[in-house]
Amino acid sequence: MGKTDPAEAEPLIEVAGVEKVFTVRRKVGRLRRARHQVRAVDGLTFQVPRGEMVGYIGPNGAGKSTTIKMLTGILTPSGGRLRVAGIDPSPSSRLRSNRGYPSRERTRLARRIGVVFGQRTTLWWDLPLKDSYELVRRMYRVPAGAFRTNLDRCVELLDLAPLLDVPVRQLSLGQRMRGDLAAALLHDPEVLYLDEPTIGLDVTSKAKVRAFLHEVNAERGTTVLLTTHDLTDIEQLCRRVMVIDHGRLVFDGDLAGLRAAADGERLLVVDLAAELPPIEGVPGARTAKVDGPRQWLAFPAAHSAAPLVTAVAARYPLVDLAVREPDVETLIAELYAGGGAARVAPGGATRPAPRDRAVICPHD
Ligand SMILES: Nc1ncnc2c1ncn2[C@@H]1O[C@H](COP(=O)(O)OP(=O)(O)OP(=O)(O)O)[C@@H](O)[C@H]1O
Repeated sequence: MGKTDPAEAEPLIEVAGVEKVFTVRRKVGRLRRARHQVRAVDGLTFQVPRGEMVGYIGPNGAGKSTTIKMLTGILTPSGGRLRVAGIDPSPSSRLRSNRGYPSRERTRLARRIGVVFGQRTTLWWDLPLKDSYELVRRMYRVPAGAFRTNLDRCVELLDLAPLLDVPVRQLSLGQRMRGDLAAALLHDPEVLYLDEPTIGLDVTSKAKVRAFLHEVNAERGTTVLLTTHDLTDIEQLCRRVMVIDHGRLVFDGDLAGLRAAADGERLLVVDLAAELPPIEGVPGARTAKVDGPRQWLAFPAAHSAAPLVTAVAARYPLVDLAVREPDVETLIAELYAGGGAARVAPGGATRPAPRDRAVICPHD
């Protein structure tokens, strides 16, 4: 598949005023149960152009997985309009096959999307990895030539050759995730939904997964919607980040804009050659913590760490360093604490503010 110029393309994913309400039964008193409604997604509107890689972040229970499940057709929205590659992922029951099989629309959509849920596998537990891929080939009716090319590329980029004969249940979490990523791409989908693809992975596995996603997006022009709690995923992969909270979009822009809106801090962690008094005289930074030869310097999240590193290295015996991002929950708490003027939401519609706040779109 050739790379498409995102500028020329119409939105591949369109979400307009989408809602999802779950009805749950909760215990009231000792014996009674009452129906209760959970508004998981609440008037969500956004568009993703073809070829874009977008981070989709928010605190636990914000509505991220529910959004992805609606975009894949696993869940039907309670209201609003969804289109993926021009297809409604959840056509009305009138269009579904009366024998319970997916409608032709859903089959058509399944051929154009790939999904990876970090906490679950789509691979066959007892089969060697390569047999799972063969089953995927048959399910999606991938032509032999395309299958070979896609598999060879995934095996190369994800370092899968030593794992192809290993049953999935014997794979480590990181190996299984690489296996799942390959399985999701064998039928050459235009859109890839990733729900926490780096969760629980060690640093090396995370780096492999990120490098692979970067390559797939650049090489094939695959559109990627990525949910994660790891801001480094966003920093390394996505030029755009959408923040959802209580089912509503509260930010849509780049990571620098999010940091600026949140008005929070990042940490430069430095390992010195010896235990020294707190670092002083580094403009724009304050020493937040000292533990032996390791010191933590807090600096405004929207600023670059480079001048700090230069200033520290010029005056102190620097051995190692790392930049720590705040976690998603902290960033969003800071986003609320930081204030912000009412803006117009993506798509042009003025929307009510979540918890008295409006969508912050730095690029509007
Ligand atoms: N099948 C369901 N039935 C009832 N409530 C549900 C169901 N699925 C999700 N919810 C509720 O909807 C809200 C959004 O859940 P969702 O799983 O989409 O959040 P999330 O942003 O993906 O969270 P996390 O980061 O923890 O995975 C939560 O309050 C959750 O409890």
